[in-house]
Amino acid sequence: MTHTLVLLRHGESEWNAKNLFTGWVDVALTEKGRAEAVRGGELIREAGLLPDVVHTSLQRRAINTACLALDAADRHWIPVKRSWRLNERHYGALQGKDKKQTLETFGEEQFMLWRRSFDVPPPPLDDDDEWSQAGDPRYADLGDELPRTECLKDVVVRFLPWWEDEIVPDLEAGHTVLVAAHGNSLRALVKHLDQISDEDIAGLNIPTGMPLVYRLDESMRPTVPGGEYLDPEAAAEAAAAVASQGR
Ligand SMILES: O=C(O)[C@H](O)COP(=O)(O)O
Repeated sequence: MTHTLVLLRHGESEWNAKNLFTGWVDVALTEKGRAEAVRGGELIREAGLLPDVVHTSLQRRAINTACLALDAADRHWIPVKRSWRLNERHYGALQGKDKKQTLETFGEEQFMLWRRSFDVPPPPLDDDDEWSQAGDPRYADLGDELPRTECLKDVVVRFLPWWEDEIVPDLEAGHTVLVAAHGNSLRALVKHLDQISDEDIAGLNIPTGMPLVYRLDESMRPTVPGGEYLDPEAAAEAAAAVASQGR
């Protein structure tokens, strides 16, 4: 018996459209992003992959993508589980900065270290910065755990407890699980599922609004490495666009 897991990165956000590093800043979807979410839900419905439960972050671009996609699949009524552990990577002092300007200022090597290395976080964000999450009531329970910056390794560390304790039990119960999250929180999960090396994960980009389906065996290993995008051509094109951001 296989388990079915559907991953969905949120649709285009207002800051994706402006080419700004976003991280934990809680920006809205654009019209295009909303349409991508609806299309994602239609693809899920057409493939007969009706989710029984959805896991999302605490950020509106993922929450609203889940709502729009599930509505399009007529599954708007299923249970929702939310956690900060599914949030986008905290982008530290880069939050609110233009990706192209950052590349021009710091150069290709530093830009790519911050953006795609496994274990080099950007400089931390000051608590009094306008894009800080210190004092945001939704993170009040985190206390000292509230990140001020994160690398992908940090995201793996905070995502995996949610995977083990919340998502795996839902899969083992026979539920089709939708995870509506973010580019880098999904990269963290895919790294774990496909056991991608710390070096190779740099080359993996997840496009907005494109459902990615994993069938998992008893040991929660993918039966098809890398999973399967429901619209592979569009996903490949959109992933290439993510890869070239800032250029
Ligand atoms: O937080 C962001 O800026 C994006 O959601 C992900 O950005 P990246 O593809 O540059 O890591």
